[in-house]
Amino acid sequence: MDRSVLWRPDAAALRETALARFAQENGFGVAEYESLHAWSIADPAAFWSRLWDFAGIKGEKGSVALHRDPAAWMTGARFFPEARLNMAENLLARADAAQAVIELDESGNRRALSADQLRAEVARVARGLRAAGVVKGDRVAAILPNRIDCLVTLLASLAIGAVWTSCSPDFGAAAILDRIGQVQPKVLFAQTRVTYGGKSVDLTSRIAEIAGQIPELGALVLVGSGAEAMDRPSILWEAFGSPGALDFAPLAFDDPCYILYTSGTTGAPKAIVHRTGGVLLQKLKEHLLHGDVRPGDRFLWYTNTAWMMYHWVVASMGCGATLVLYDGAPILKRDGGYECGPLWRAVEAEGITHLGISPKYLSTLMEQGYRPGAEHDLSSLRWLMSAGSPVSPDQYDWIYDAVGKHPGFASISGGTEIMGCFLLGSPLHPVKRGQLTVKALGMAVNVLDERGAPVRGRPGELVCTEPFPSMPATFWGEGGAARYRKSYFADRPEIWTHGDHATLNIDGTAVIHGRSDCTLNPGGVRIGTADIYNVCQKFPELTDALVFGRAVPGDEEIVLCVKLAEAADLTPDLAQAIRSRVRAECSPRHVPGAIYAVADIPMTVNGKRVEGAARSIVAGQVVANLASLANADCLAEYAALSERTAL
Ligand SMILES: CC(=O)CC(=O)O
Repeated sequence: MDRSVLWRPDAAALRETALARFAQENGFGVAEYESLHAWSIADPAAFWSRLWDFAGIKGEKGSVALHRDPAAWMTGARFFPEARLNMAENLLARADAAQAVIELDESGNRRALSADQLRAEVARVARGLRAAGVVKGDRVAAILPNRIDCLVTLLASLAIGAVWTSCSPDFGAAAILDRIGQVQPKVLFAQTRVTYGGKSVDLTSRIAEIAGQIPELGALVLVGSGAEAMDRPSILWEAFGSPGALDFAPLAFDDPCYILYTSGTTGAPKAIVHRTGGVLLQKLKEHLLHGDVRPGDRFLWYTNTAWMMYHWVVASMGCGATLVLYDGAPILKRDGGYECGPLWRAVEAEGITHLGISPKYLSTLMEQGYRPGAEHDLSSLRWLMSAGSPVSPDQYDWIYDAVGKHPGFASISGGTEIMGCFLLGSPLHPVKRGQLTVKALGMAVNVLDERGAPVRGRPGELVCTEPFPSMPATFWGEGGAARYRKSYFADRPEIWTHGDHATLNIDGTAVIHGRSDCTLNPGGVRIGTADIYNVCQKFPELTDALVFGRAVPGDEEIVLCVKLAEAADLTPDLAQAIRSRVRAECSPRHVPGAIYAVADIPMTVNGKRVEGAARSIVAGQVVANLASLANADCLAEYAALSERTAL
């Protein structure tokens, strides 16, 4: 495996990082990350307590950092049981005085609020929530695009101790009701008209349908216009609440703050309840130490308001960064072609220091031959980051060729369930081609083989063996605690099994190969899907691909479905070229047994490939959670796949 170094931290800059300071304050040199990490998981009470102080958390820490329950090593652990704090207070305390938040959209509009203006907005809406009868622990829901108003609903809810939950406006009514319908919100904030990719969509009837099916709803607040067309009582955003003081409810560390959703293979999406202190501490650690976020930085992560990356980037305010929100498509269709510039224009115009994107976005830029570094002045950019799925080695090369040599790059990996990451970047480490940089501090990450033995340099199951503060409090609803334990601790009691197939390397870097429930098993050898995607990406004839296993007598064959570029054909020569390259760059075991051209690849609403849905439907099984797919219709083609002749 080629792990060539693509970037190294500058020696002087390295000493200025918070991670270097934190290491030194705790007795470790800047080159002793492995020891620092070992300490952080060997003595989690000391590590998280030092982190609380280092991050300057406002609130009462209490005298106990970690209460352990030997009978329930992970699920019974309680961090800071005596603490009192408020997340909104902590995020707003360090908000940039001049420009706390900037909102940009695909039409080129811009709006910015100072810290005082943002606080005033949060105070107004918090007062509105209180007047609507919302008390600590009540749920407040949002179906809003990534604009300042959405941020205000989040901060106002957290300020009064309510639990904030959201769905992106592009979800259908059934998908939204499957999610926020579960948690009975008292107030719903929604926008009735949204614009994406140049198309303006009227959501009035969708919002009315959703509101009508939540019996507990006390108030529907409409952002923008639309109240007149709504066939149920609603209040306009501007009229909600009243100016006044901003008070913060002191909360226990484990009091809930957010509910997020992930869809499993059966039943309704899991409604994951997250802990106030755990989320705050975890995210501040990730931004301060791993992301090197400093006061005055500007952070834009391209996300909708429901993906965990939204909550993640919002927390960068707590390090003094200006939050830059972007509403719209990151790549626009113009004059029969693609306009790839919006996010890079934002970097240049706003002096963005941290930009978050996804591998899918990188693939499109690469396909388009776009070179952001040649088109824009990106000198402000210190860190480019990516999440959502594995970043291929070629994409690492592309970044250091087409974006520039100067930014650090971090492919980060974790999940909605932990509101954080197991693997992160580091301002103290080189960036190596195709590798996630380090195990996150405080996270006892390991990879276990089929025997349950920890392994290095070989793929296995990604686990976490020690408690961490951002473990979910529970799943919402009856039997939630049992469902939570079953989801992550059924395979290994009191060891978190995340469901990722990964390799930890001896140099401390890591690779994620894909979801372990989608791991391929031809001839009994476990293979990650990412390796095959990395090869497919090199073919200009392919715009996307999907890989899954199909049972054949006594074995499993690898099925590769390819989405072809315009004017491309899946010819025997192309199929042969794909197979040869997979054999050469991966192994003979990776070579697909069957290759099909398909019209579309099933994706979640958050843009992740859904291999499991294709695998199930090809096997004649029922596909659960169709509502979580952005393009469930495309599965009809997969249902008939086995009747076609494959190449
Ligand atoms: C950080 C992540 O890994 C986010 C995700 O689950 O998509």
